[in-house]
Amino acid sequence: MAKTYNYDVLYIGSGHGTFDGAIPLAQTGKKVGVIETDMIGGTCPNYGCNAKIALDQPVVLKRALENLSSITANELQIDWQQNFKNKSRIIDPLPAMISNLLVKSGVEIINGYGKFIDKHTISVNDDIKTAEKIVIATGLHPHRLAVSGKELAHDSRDFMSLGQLPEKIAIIGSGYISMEFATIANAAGSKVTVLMHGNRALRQFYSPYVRQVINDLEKRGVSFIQNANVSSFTQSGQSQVVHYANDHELKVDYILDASGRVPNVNNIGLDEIGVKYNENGIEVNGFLQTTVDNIYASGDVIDKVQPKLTPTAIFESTYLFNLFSDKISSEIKYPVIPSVVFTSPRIAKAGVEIDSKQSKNYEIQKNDLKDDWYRQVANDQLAQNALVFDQQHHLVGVTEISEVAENSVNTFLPAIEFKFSTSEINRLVHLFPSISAASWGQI
Ligand SMILES: Cc1cc2nc3c(=O)[nH]c(=O)nc-3n(C[C@H](O)[C@H](O)[C@H](O)COP(=O)(O)OP(=O)(O)OC[C@H]3O[C@@H](n4cnc5c(N)ncnc54)[C@H](O)[C@@H]3O)c2cc1C
Ligand SMILES: NC(=O)c1ccc[n+]([C@@H]2O[C@H](COP(=O)([O-])OP(=O)(O)OC[C@H]3O[C@@H](n4cnc5c(N)ncnc54)[C@H](O)[C@@H]3O)[C@@H](O)[C@H]2O)c1
Repeated sequence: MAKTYNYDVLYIGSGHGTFDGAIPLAQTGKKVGVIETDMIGGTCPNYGCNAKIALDQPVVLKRALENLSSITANELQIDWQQNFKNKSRIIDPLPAMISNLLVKSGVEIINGYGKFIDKHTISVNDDIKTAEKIVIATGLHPHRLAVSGKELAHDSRDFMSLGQLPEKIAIIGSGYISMEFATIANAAGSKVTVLMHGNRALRQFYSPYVRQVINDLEKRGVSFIQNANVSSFTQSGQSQVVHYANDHELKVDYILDASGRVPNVNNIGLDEIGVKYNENGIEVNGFLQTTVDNIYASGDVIDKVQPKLTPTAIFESTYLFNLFSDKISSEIKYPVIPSVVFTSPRIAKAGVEIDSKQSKNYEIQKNDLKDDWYRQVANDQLAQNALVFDQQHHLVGVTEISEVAENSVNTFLPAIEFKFSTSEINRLVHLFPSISAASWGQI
């Protein structure tokens, strides 16, 4: 007789790596459980994408007004307390909203920390839960610099809980979080210093565009210290001191450690049951199956080449839903996954990169978008893109720097993913005037 379990599928973690798939799966009648030790919905809604973009909104407005300063009056000031309250108004209801969606679909939420006992059994606090299949979707946690005084530093989640904006902020690292938070804090009136690990910020993006973002932030008063080699943090009265580069000191009111994020693979019993992982995450095959056959992984916790972003996590959890409900039986085939850094201007990209090996034999078309009449309406000061075409003139990649780069790049995704021909592109009619019409005018 077949063994019976509490659940058909049990997920550890409740972020996008889980809920986008767990909801439709439960709706098919499967018995689904979700274990969560912290906030329902995980990083993105609560202390990642959504929370950050809410805090960023007045920065967008400030830049838009600045670009039109010749026809508007007065500089826009950001009231941080109100900005924080507005973010809370939008974000605080999300865990209840997502819980409601889960429960209404028939998912059972189990609050607590999940740890494997064997390949079908998880302990949650003092309880035991069994499942035929288990999905590990535990995400990442902030990396903390291993220096003396490290407890004086904060992470991005702490920053987004600040009701008062510190006057002087030191940000360690120059990746996504550093550059986005430097943009927001600078626009809201903080004196920001970015302490770089090497000499390249935002390694994931086209360096001439990154250089322009840095130049712009420098003009606005953000300082960048290359090869900072941070050695310790100390307390000095009400302030903290960052010690770096052989005896240099920087006195600030807040230290944000943005030195990366690491997979949540420890203390969940993976070694005991034989699930293999490494410093980049859990090893999976083309079915997102781990080295133990009934255990899968989804979202940021996977060791993968795709960017660890929300759209990737959604695609994976949806793939697992389709696999578990027998709608598909093939390996996961990732689509083009776009990415964007929400600086001001933004840098967004999708598909083949301009400076990649793959683009060597391709045609690269660089456009100065400022010259486009529609972009002149907003008077964007930094607006350029680079389109990559293959030998058949299919668009295979795009990178853009502009205030609206995320929307512009989104509009190109169907052409890249489905390899639209020139005649197919010519059949498309866009709303006019609109940014997407302006973007497609370049092809
Ligand atoms: C500051 C910041 C800004 C970001 N901005 C963007 C953006 O603009 N766009 C974008 O696409 N991506 C962004 N990201 C990345 C995005 O948030 C992640 O890619 C996404 O949340 C991954 O979802 P996930 O489900 O894999 O992991 P998570 O959302 O991190 O969910 C994992 C969950 O597992 C829980 N958990 C861990 N261990 C256990 C355990 N043992 N038992 C029970 N529960 C456990 C955690 O509490 C967490 O809730 C941002 C990230 C950060 C930190
Ligand atoms: N817009 C978005 O989509 C967005 C925004 C924020 C975060 N995220 C996601 O979250 C992840 C984490 O973001 P992040 O900014 O923490 O990581 P990151 O990998 O983008 O940047 C980490 C930075 O820390 C530096 N660093 C590494 N080791 C260091 C050390 N020992 N000392 C000093 N600096 C060091 C790196 O050089 C790099 O500049 C991203 O990779 C991305 O997946 C996405």
